[in-house]
Amino acid sequence: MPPTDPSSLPTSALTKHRPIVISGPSGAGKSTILNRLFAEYPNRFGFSVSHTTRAPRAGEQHGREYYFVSPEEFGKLVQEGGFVEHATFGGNQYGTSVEAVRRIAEEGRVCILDIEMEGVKQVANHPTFPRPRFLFLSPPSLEILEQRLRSRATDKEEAIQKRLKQAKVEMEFARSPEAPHEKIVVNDDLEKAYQEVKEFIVGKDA
Ligand SMILES: Nc1ncnc2c1ncn2[C@@H]1O[C@H](COP(=O)(O)OP(=O)(O)OP(=O)(O)O)[C@@H](O)[C@H]1O
Repeated sequence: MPPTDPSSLPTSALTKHRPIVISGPSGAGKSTILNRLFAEYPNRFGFSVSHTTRAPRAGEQHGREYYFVSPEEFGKLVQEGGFVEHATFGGNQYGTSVEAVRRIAEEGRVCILDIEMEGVKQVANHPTFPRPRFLFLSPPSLEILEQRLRSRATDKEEAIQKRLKQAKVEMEFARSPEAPHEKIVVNDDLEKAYQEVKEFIVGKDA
């Protein structure tokens, strides 16, 4: 039999619309930049719906804010390699499932995964999940990050100190050889940082 022409094989939605992992310290400006990108390209991107073992809050719907599952169901998915990344916060488990990310790609959208450092490592080391693209958004310095966190005024002093400590760890990791990031954008001037992120995500001619 002649060898199969690779171009005739069906392309997985996840390799055609490769998800983008964006990470960076809390306060680096991820939401600011992503909100602007989504406003400029309303139909191009999607966020996957995560799984959690926490109870739904008033008004939350299964499959909209989260997939609300039991610890047993969550554990089963972990065993099966069903999560691209998962973690425990405040006694509850949270995870991004392969299926949820695939669903976005199958709609023809690029899934944006806004995840923290441990999650980034898990995605990068997942045995079967097709490799996404990795972008790190960095503040210009810890001093400026501290100023921004203070002027954002969403955190108490203790939380700000915790975020700064974690930011240091994340910035060291991002610059280390084992980090998977293809690009580090320094969010000094917002306009410049936005253009760099946009170019990485949608390309030059978009
Ligand atoms: N280039 C910039 N110059 C000045 N301020 C900025 C810049 N980029 C973002 N900010 C401000 O810094 C603060 C933190 O930004 P943002 O909330 O987008 O960070 P984040 O990375 O999404 O944080 P978290 O992970 O905690 O959600 C906001 O008040 C935002 O307006």
